[in-house]
Amino acid sequence: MVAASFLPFDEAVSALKNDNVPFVTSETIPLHQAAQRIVAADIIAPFDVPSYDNSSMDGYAIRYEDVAHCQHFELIGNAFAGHPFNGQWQRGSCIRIMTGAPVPDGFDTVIMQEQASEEKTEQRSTISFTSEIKPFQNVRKQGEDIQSGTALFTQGARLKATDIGLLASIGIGRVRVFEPLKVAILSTGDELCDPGNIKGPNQIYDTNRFTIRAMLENLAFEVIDFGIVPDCPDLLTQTFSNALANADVIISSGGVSVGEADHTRTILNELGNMQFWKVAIKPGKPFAYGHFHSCTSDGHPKRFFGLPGNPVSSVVTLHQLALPALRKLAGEQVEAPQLQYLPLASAISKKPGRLEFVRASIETSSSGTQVKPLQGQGSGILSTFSSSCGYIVLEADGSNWQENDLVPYLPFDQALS
Ligand SMILES: Nc1nc2c(c(=O)[nH]1)N[C@H]1C(S)=C(S)[C@@H](COP(=O)(O)OP(=O)(O)OC[C@H]3O[C@@H](n4cnc5c(N)ncnc54)[C@H](O)[C@@H]3O)O[C@H]1N2
Ligand code: MOO
Repeated sequence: MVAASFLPFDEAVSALKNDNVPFVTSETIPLHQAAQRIVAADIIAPFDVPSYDNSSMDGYAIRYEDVAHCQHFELIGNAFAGHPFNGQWQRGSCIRIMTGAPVPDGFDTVIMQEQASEEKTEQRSTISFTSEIKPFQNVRKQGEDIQSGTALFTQGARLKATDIGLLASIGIGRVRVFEPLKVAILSTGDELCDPGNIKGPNQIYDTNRFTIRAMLENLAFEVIDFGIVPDCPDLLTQTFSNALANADVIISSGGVSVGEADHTRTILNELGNMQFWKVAIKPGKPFAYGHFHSCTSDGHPKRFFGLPGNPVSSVVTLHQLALPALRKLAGEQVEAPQLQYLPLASAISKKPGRLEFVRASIETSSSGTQVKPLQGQGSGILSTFSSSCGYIVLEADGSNWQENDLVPYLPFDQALS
């Protein structure tokens, strides 16, 4: 059994969700800088896209009603993308048309040129068609992509790369988005050395700050890096105070457990209040969350997320606990993650008590798709993250799962990409 002082994972998630409201104000930025940013005001399509019927093939535009009466269509003009045909036409006329060109008024069907043959005399050209013609084929209808008045994005949506193109298609050059949340990061520990330097015999390289920074920057947070802070209470207090002067949130890693050099929680209790400490998950149980006395300009207490020092524990707690809260602070409407249910590729067991996040890969064979727990699940083994693509999520109370049992699987998202 897990000690009563451990918060169940779901309760920690709800507490973080309920406690965090958007902190940030909005700004208007050029469209090309808006990928991964959060929309601050609904975006409504001002017109249809496409805004006129146009051809999806290089070929010939006709009127479908003429097909029943006409074997040879008279070629009377051309329509190019950007250069419509505006001439007169009559029954049996056809227009040479290029992909993207407006389908002339009155015309409704396009035949690709590979299904057409041309007969030319000095006076005229006629076109006959070699395949069955379906009404309205090869015409991209006005509004088939976006209809005027549609809410394309509502406040709180995160813009993907393809969304940027969609906004371009309605002529938007600047977008109102929330300002990035300012997040200070720091690593604690006398043993840590920054990569790029020669480490001492009893040192290890600081990996956590680099993973944390990359995950935050993948989601367009503004990261302010306060580096490595030794296990010294005065230096930690000074660094936290500097970070609070510059950021809305502090994320530290290390020093949240029960060791004699674990000062982070003591300092949080001096500069603010612990909201909760210790969650019934593996890895990551000593995760800590708190409020500082220092407030944002709107009077919200600045937030503290204390990640455990073990490299995998810091990733899992950032990903599963801190990030949903940070996204909400940044103005995003956050959806609960969608679990998939997949058969296990090999049996797995654990001690009951903590919900476990097991790094896993997907295996597909002739007998189907299975999810495979990877060897090397220790909380210091970062390399399994590189070969995994999601977590198997093992419920707290369970202990044994057999091959082919259906288990919940959570694919990694853009934070871990
Ligand atoms: N007596 C107990 N000891 C521990 C417990 C416990 O319940 N009772 N919990 C263990 C668990 S679980 C975890 S997780 C760790 C978390 O401890 P801390 O958050 O205090 O982290 P540290 O002690 O500072 O470091 C733990 C481990 O991780 C390495 N580390 C720290 N920072 C980094 C970094 N930036 N980059 C790479 N590696 C880092 C550090 O060297 C340690 O090996 O506590 C257990 N102990
Ligand atoms: O919770 Mo610790 O993160 O199991 O290694």
